Parts: sequence; C-alpha cells; structure tokens
Amino acid sequence: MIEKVRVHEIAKELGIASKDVLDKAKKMGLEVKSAQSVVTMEQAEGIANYIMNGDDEPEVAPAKPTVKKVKSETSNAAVETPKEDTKKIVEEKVEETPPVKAVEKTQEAKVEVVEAVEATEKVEAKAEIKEKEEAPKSATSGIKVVTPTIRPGLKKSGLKIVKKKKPKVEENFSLPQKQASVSSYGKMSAEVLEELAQKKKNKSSSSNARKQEQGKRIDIFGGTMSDVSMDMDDQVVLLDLNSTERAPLPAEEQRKPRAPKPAGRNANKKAAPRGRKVRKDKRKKYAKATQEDEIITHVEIPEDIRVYEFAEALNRPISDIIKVLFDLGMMMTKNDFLGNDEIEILSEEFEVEVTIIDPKDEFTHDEEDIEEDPDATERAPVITIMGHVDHGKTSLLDAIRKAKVTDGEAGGITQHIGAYTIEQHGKAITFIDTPGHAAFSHMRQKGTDITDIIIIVVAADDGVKPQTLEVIKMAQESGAPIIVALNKMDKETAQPDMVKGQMAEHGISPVDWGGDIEFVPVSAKSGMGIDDLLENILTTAEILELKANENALAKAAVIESSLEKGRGPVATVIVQNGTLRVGDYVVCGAAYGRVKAMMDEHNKQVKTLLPSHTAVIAGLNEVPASGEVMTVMQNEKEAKEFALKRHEYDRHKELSISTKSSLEDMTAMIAEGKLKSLKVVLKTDVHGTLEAIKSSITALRNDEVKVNIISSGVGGITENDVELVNNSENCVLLGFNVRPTGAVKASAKQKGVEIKTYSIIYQLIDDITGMLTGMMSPKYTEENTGQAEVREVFKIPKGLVAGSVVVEGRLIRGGMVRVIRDGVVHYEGELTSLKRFKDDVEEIGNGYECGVVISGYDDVVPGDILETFKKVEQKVSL
Ligand SMILES: Nc1nc2c(ncn2[C@@H]2O[C@H](COP(=O)(O)OP(=O)(O)OP(=O)(O)O)[C@@H](O)[C@H]2O)c(=O)[nH]1
Repeated sequence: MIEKVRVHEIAKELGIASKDVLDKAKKMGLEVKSAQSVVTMEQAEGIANYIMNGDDEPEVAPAKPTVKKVKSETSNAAVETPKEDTKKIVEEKVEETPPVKAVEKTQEAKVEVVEAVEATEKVEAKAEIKEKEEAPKSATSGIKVVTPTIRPGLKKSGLKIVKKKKPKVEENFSLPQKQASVSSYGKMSAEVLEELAQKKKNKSSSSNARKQEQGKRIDIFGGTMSDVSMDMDDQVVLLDLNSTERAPLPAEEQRKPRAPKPAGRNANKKAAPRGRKVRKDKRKKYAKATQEDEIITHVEIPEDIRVYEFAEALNRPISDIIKVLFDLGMMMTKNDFLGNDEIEILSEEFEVEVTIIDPKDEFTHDEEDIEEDPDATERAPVITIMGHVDHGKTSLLDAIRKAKVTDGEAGGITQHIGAYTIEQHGKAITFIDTPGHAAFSHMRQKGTDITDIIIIVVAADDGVKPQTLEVIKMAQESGAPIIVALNKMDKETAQPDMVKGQMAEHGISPVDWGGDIEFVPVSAKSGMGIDDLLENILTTAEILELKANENALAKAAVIESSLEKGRGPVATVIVQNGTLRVGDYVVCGAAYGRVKAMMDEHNKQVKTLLPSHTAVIAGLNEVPASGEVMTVMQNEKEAKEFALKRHEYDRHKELSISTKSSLEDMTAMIAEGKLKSLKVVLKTDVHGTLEAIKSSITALRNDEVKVNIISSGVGGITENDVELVNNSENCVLLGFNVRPTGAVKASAKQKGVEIKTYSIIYQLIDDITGMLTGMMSPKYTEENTGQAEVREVFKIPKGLVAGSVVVEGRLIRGGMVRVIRDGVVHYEGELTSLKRFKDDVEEIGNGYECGVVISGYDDVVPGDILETFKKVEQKVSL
C-alpha cells in the first residue's frame, strides 16, 4: 500500500507554512496544487530534506515508491524496504558498490531507508547491535535496509525525520569500523544506540504524547549516523496519520501474501476530525470488537446522553469511551453529557453509525399524512389575527363575532374561550381568539402550527409600526398565507395607500399593485368590509385545499388551559384531525383522562367536535400546557401508559438539564449560591399567565438578589401552598386572579403567612421588585464634615484627649473619625467626646480649638489630622 501524506501535514510537522512546502514541492517537479495535495512518503522526505538542507537537486522521484518489507541481505530478520522501485535501487546500489567503497558510498547516498524500530527497550537494541556486529563489514551498502528487532504487535506509526548535524571534518574521515556494524538505527555505536534507546524509553514513558512518535525512522539525509544529532529534541516527527497497518509480523509471517486492502487513503475510515491526532491503530483497536463481543454498527441514542449511557448503547466499557475522549484532549467523566461533536468523534472512533432520536417519538403519535388520506374531506380554515398594539385586533375579532352571531344564540360567544368558529355562506371559519404574538410564537415553538391563514391588522391611519414588522417577519417565517386587514377605514385620517406602500417595502405587496397579498379595507367600528374579509379568507382556504379525516382518531391542539373550580383541569382545544367525542380516552402531554364534557363557544354542551372546531373540554387528570397535542387513545390503559412515559421523559429531561453542568456552570452555580433569593410560591388562574409571570419575575435579578420560584401552578391557593411558605424562609405566597378560600385564609392567618393576591401583572412585578430591593444590602456614601489638627495630647484616666484646632469645615460629634498621619489613614473609629473647653458640644467650627476623644484609640500624636465624616445611606434599586 502506498502511504501518502498531505502537503499541509508536512508543513505542520516542519513548522512552516503550507505555501512554502508547496513551493518547494513544485520546484521539485511534484504535481501538487494545494495544501491538500498528497505526496508519497518518499516525496515528503525529499521535500523535508530540500527545505531543511536547501539541496538544489533533491533526489526524490516523483514516482510512487514507498517502503515495503523485504528481507535484508545482511540480516536474517525481517525488514521493511522501499517498494519495488526503491527495492530495485537498493539492490542496484548494493551490487554496484564494492565492499571497500562502502563507506564513501554511504556518504554520497542521499536516501537511507532504515526500517522503523521501537528502540525503547535496551535489551532489544543491544541484541540488535550484537547481531549486526557479526555481519560482514562488506555488507554495508550505500542504502541500508536494516532489520529492526520488532516485537509482534508493537505498533509503528509515523515517520521520524532526523535532523542532520553540521558535518564535522574529522568525523568524515574517521569513520570507525564499528559504523559498519549497523544496528536498526543505521551505523551507530552500541553506546550511542543504548543512550538513544534509553532516551527514547524515558521520553516515551514520561509523556503520553510522545508515544505517538513511535514509528518508522527514515534517515533521509544519508551519511552516517554519527552525523546525526542524538538529541531527541532535534528530531522532527512526521506522524504517519495514514498508517493503517498493524505492527510488523515476524519474518516468516511477513512473507505470506497479505489480503488486499481497499484502495485510497481513507478507504477504511470516515473523515477524521481535522486538527486532532487520531491514531488509526487505536481506532482500529476500538473499532474491532473481539470475537465474543457483539459487533454494534448502528445505535439510536437520545440527544441528551451521558458517557456511561453511550458506553451501554455501544456495549463497550465506559473506560474505552473515556480513554478515546481523553486521548483527544477531552476530559470527561462517566456522568458527563456528550455534545454533538463528541458523539460524532466517538461514532467515527468506534465505527458506529449513530442516529439521534427524540425519545418522545416513542409515545407520540406519528403525523398522519392527511393529504394522502383518501377519506380526508374539506375542513374549515383556522385564522390568527395579529398586528401592532391598538390597531384593532380585539375590535376586529369582536366585530366578526357580533356580525355572525345569530339572534338564536342569545348568550353570544363566551368571552372566555380562546377560539371560536363562525359561518360565512355555510362555510365555517375558526378564529383563534388569543390575540398577540406570544400565543402564536409559543404554539410555533411547541411545533403546533395550527394557523392556516394569518391576518395582519394595520390601522390605516397609523401605518406600519414596530410590532407590525415583527408580525410580518413571523408570518413570513411560518409560511402561512397572509391577508392584510386595513382597519379603521371609517376614520378620515385613513391613508390606505400610504400603508400599502409601507407594507410593500417590507415584502407584502398588494394584489392591486401587482403583488400577491390581498389588502382588505375594513372598519371594526362600523363593520364595514368584514364580509369582504371573510370572503377573502374562504377563497384563500379554497386554494389551500385544507383537509381532515372526520373518521380518524382525533388529534387536537391545546390553545389554553386552566384549573376551574368544580370542573378541575380544563383545556380549550382545536381539533386538527378526526372527531373528538365525549367519552374518548385522551392523552395530552403528561396529562390524560376521558373527555367528560365539551363546551363550545356558545357555552353549549356538545357531544362531538369536528376538525377545525373548538371547545373547552373537561376530564383530564392535570392541566396540560398550551401548545400540547391531545390525542385520542384506544383505551384508558393506553392513555395512561403514554402519559406516564411522558411524565418520566419530562422528569428525566429536567434532571438531565439540571445535572448538565460544565465548569463554567459550576462557577455560576457557586456564584448563585451567594445570591440572596426571595422564594415564591405562585398560583394563577390560567396557564398562559403563569408562564408570563414566571418569566417576568425570574428576570428580576441582579448580582445580589434573585427570585426563586419554589412552587407554581394553575388553580386556587391551597393549604399545601400555605404550608410550603410557612416552612420556607424568605418566602412569599402570590396569587394571580385566584383568591384563598375561608379555610385556607384562616390557616394562613394562624401561621402568619401573608397571601398577596393580584389581578394586574405589573402590580405584582412592582411588589416583587420592592421586596427584592428591600433584601439588597444598603449602600452608603461618605460625607466629610471637616478636619482638625492635633496640637497637644493630654492623658486622662479614660485615655487620651487630643487638643486640636479645626482647620477646615467643622468637626462633629456622633459620627466617625479618622486619624491621618503624614497623609496616611492610621485609624478609623468613633468620636466619643467633643469638648469646647469643659463643655460637650455637637460640633466645632473652623478656627476653633477643641478636645477630642476617640473611642479605643490612644495613639494620637501632635501633628495628626482628625477628620470627621458621616455615612449616608443610598437608595438601592434593582
Ligand atoms: N375608529 C375606529 N376605531 C377603532 C377601530 N378598530 C378599533 N378601534 C379603536 O382602537 C382602539 C384599540 O382597539 P383594540 O381592538 O383594543 O386594539 P388591539 O389591537 O386589540 O389592542 P391591544 O389588544 O391593546 O393590542 C380602541 O379604542 C378601539 O375602539 C375602527 O375600525 N375604527
């Protein structure tokens, strides 16, 4: 097999730019184009030689000869020699060179190929020398193919280029006899060899990295080894990254023909991570499972996987995984999570195909391809209205609702349902009545894209505003068709063309301007244009060919959810496929149950719910999160099983995330521990508000204080909540749109737990801000009042009196004082007594004499400056 090396690898090993190597290689007539070009090992040696010695005519054949194993004429042991061509050259040179001229020839020879040797063991080296010494002197030729004593199984990898020392004249002339007795290192004295072997041994044992340096030693400079620096530091190591061979076999075995290897440099490896020295031999070691081991070639793993879990999946010892990572410079313990990069590297190392799966898929239903479903029929479009604040979203939704509510439906559409369906010319249209981007993007984040058409409301008198732009972006990203409702057209100040121009600038071009977006002028106030808008929706829906199979098992998306008194957990759902029926067993994330009752937008009980229709359903065991998908199951057992699995998954995920900690996280966590935290137990009426409040109050923090929500949930305040607060220090109980009942109230009162209830979010946030501010350490500023100079010191039974004269400002009593000597503060303490003559005074003005006593300090000397100051507390804010 021809071993090759890339230009940049040579450059890297020589410590010079790839460009320089490229230039030299080109000068040598090699066909190299870029740093990625490959050359044979011999060419590499030639290049290295050329670069380091500046030889003008490097003797590197552009052909491909490389090292291969032959038997040396001078030794019985196995050797490695160049491939055919090189071998030929070697043989020719040996024949041509009469023994007597061997030494000169040796000097002339440019290339000396010496087989790799693992000279780490002195004994072997010695044995080698002995063997060589017995060989006839005449056998030494210009090109020496020397047999190493290599233990089977010993790995060689890489090339060693040994830098040539500056030739010393006397050495050239006094080539000792011993030099003829070559060792595996060429012509080398036994002592030197021993020393080198010892050095190598020391080096290799002292450093792991050095181990990689074992490899073929090729003297590419010719000459004798006495020319060669024995200093290991002078050796440039070219790692043989391509080496795919195991350690050389004993001589007999080597002669056996080898099984053909796949062609190509990377024939049996996937792209190794660049810049990392991954030893192929190691890889093979790990990649080849033993006979008894089950060979795993493909694994499916979750995204969050720890080292030990990965080892289990691969049926490998954990230490194997850790070792591979360690060798690549990644220190990991068995409990650490593997990142994508690590998984990729490990998959290459162990030659295992890895598929990352979402374990949730196991217990979530596959998306049925409704378009492919022959039983699918037309369904109503689902519409979301979005726009800038005050441009009329709510008014428009109300206008549509009012316009379409028939007199028979006296109660009208209940205000508290997150979606409603109207009819236009006998065709249903469903509007999601949770205006605002938050709900929309939340649903999208959850992967529940239920919106078929987006209506962007723009007030014709106000034009495009920042939130309009946000909405445009969001709508464009979602890929749903857009209709623009130009609202407030009843106003005299309405400028529809101005709005069209602005919208067109942002990629929303009106149809009447040659674009593809319908702009419908409407007035939510007067009802003008509402029908047009609905017609447009129907036309767009027709084009979309929205379908669902009414006979399939139902799948619905949760728009809103809450805990209702008397009804328990309730969820507003919109059916995406199938028909939801009272009595159906459902699973919804970690919640499950049987649909007990369904209430439509008119607060009417319904037994069935068709695709794209909405209702509030009761019967779940817990409040599901909005955006969650509700799926009908065959029976209760199945529903429960799925919910439990999901529970387990959520718990595991949470645990995984909480234990996923790097060193940085640890530092952050330690810092966190130092933070003062305000514990909060939070209860709200609906899920949406809960999330909103949670994220708002956890954002209230600085480097001293923070909020720690210890419990939160949807529903009324319970005795449990009170108990929790009672048992926690620094904890408050907050309720939003929920109020404690009599018993809970009494229990809270008895325990001294204050329950704070709110119905306006910003008031709650203000209060929390206030509480956090109260927890912050006070900050003080200093106010200097004046200075006095000490003129005389008097001893009194209680200490010292400093007789001083005020030289600046005034000296005050009751504050702090500092003693300054030669400009240096010597003491800071309390001023206990300030007297003018015999009278105690509160302060002494500039130019007056006084007697000062400083608490606990009697080291005042004449010439000291006394400075009095007050500490003023600063108002702190979050
Ligand atoms: N003249 C006129 N006023 C309108 C029209 N539509 C809405 N308004 C008024 O505009 C103001 C804002 O309307 P909303 O429907 O609350 O607007 P919104 O976009 O839902 O506002 P937020 O819910 O705060 O985002 C209200 O005072 C409405 O009465 C309209 O077509 N004509």
